[in-house]
Amino acid sequence: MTYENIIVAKHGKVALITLNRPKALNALSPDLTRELGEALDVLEIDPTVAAVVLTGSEKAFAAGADIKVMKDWSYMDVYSANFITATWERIAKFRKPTIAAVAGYALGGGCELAMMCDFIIAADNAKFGQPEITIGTIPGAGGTQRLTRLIGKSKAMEMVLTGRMMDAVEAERAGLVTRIVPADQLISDALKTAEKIASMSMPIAMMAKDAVNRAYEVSLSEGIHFERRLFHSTFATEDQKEGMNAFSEKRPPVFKDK
Ligand SMILES: CC(C)(O)CC(=O)SCCNC(=O)CCNC(=O)[C@H](O)C(C)(C)COP(=O)(O)OP(=O)(O)OC[C@H]1O[C@@H](n2cnc3c(N)ncnc32)[C@H](O)[C@@H]1OP(=O)(O)O
Repeated sequence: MTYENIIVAKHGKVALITLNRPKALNALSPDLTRELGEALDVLEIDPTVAAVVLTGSEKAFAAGADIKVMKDWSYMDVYSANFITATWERIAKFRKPTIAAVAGYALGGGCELAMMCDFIIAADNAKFGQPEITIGTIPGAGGTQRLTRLIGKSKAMEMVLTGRMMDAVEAERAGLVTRIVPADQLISDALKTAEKIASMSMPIAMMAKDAVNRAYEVSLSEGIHFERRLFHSTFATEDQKEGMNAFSEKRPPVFKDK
């Protein structure tokens, strides 16, 4: 499928989605987020895709929701359309592993979109922020919740109340990003990481993702119960047999995603 605001390319079992509105710093217009949702719908059921990398340009991952489009919307416009979570949450609900490869600005909805991915790899020029307060609103796509869980209340509160941006080094120290790489190596590093994940058994990787994500939703005992049930389920797969037999036979496993 072709899209106007995003580019989807396959690299083996990894799909690379590039946000492609460079002149507007990848401002997240309704058309862009609709296309992103449509692409994810296709990729989720594509058995040849095992992981997704989401990226933007070297200057901006995404500078947030499109302010020029939304500035005159009324309460009823945003309420009726359930702006903004409805379409954007699609990536948070995506069942296969996702990596945000962030260079440049990840602001407002851009930061929120990156946080909806499973983890973030940052270029050394990355800048994260929730500047909504500077334009008279607040984060509306999970920023107050996900940022707080990832970096703690003090830092999240300061960023949300002042609109201050965090550079890559601070973001890594705070736990927002998994690691920093030179900007010119961002895509290759993210693809390599995604390919590593894609070399595992896809259903097992999906279960692992599901289990980690559950930690954000339930109590420790419920989470451990959920994890144990999924762990038990892995023994119903051919890939668990293959993985453990391959270990015993001192050979690399050949997973069949079954
Ligand atoms: C999702 C919610 C609900 O949480 C809400 C949001 O996301 S609200 C949006 C939050 N984001 C922001 O407030 C960031 C807005 N952008 C900026 O502050 C600056 O553009 C910058 C600091 C990221 C970069 O500054 P600079 O290098 O000086 O470039 P600009 O000339 O400002 O921008 C270039 C070009 O892009 C357009 N642009 C940038 N961001 C947006 C945006 N969020 N919406 C729409 N358009 C955006 C900017 O207007 C420029 O275009 P032209 O005016 O030159 O055509």
